[in-house]
Amino acid sequence: MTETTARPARELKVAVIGAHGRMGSEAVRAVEAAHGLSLVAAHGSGDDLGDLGGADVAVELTVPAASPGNVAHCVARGVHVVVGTTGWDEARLETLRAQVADAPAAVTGGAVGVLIAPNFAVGALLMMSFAAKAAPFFESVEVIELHHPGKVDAPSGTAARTAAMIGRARDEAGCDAVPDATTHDPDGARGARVDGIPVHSVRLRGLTAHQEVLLGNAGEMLTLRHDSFDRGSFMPGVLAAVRAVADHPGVTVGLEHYLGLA
Ligand SMILES: NC(=O)C1=CN([C@@H]2O[C@H](COP(=O)(O)OP(=O)(O)OC[C@H]3O[C@@H](n4cnc5c(N)ncnc54)[C@H](OP(=O)(O)O)[C@@H]3O)[C@@H](O)[C@H]2O)C=CC1
Ligand SMILES: O=C(O)C1=N[C@H](C(=O)O)C[C@H](O)C1
Repeated sequence: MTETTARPARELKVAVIGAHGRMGSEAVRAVEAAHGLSLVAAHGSGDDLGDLGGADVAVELTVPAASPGNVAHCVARGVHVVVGTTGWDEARLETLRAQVADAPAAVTGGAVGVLIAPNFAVGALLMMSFAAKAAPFFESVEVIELHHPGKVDAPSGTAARTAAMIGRARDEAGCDAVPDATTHDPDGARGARVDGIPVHSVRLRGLTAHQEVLLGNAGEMLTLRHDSFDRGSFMPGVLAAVRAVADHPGVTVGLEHYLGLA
């Protein structure tokens, strides 16, 4: 019998941007502990990103104001990027697609890949997908997102994406607008409207990241709820994205596209 020795693939070199934040520090620990990955840079605010420590892949977990600049820096150097930071509206995505189209070849070979991931938790991805599937079957849909009070953006990226997915599913199915007789709301008590869907943001000490989608018909209600009780819930998704991003050239929105959940 011939004995074969499997040659280990080269370790993937990973930089974390926003490394001292709540998510970034968790991502640093996850990358350090992961088989086949090696942490080559951990950048905080004010650090010069430079050559990102020679990274193949950068994980970007900062703030909406800084994220587009950081991602552009990586793309211009052929470094793949996994982005968890929120605030990626259609205008920002358009600019990013143009930057990626003009980018040099990736340091790993082939074309650069960027993943914009509003949520890395598998349960949240499923909740969003179930909500989009259910939404055309109900007259009313509202999204309630609940987070820790240190969160700087509202509504959450997950809620905005959920509302967009629900809005698209309802448009495609020819649904009417959600019913709402409100004509007087001086304090904005009915929440924000994202793609026609009311979205409500709660900030409460003790919470991490939670979302409910309420779907109503006459005489019935379906509630879909997801809870991230700690940031460890995001790390399997972060690591899966780091390992897969080089195989997905161009800009992808939503980790579900890497996991076969789309
Ligand atoms: N996709 C997902 O599953 C998840 C996404 N998020 C998102 O990730 C982002 C980060 O969240 P969170 O970790 O809680 O936030 P934090 O405020 O804890 O961390 C943000 C970090 O980014 C740093 N920072 C700011 N600007 C820059 C810059 N230009 N370059 C490098 N670092 C910078 C900050 O440093 P300093 O404090 O020195 O300014 C801070 O350490 C948010 O947009 C959040 O919504 C969060 C959880 C899950
Ligand atoms: O800031 C957070 O904490 C989170 N941000 C992301 C969002 O805005 O959707 C993902 C998750 O909800 C946690």
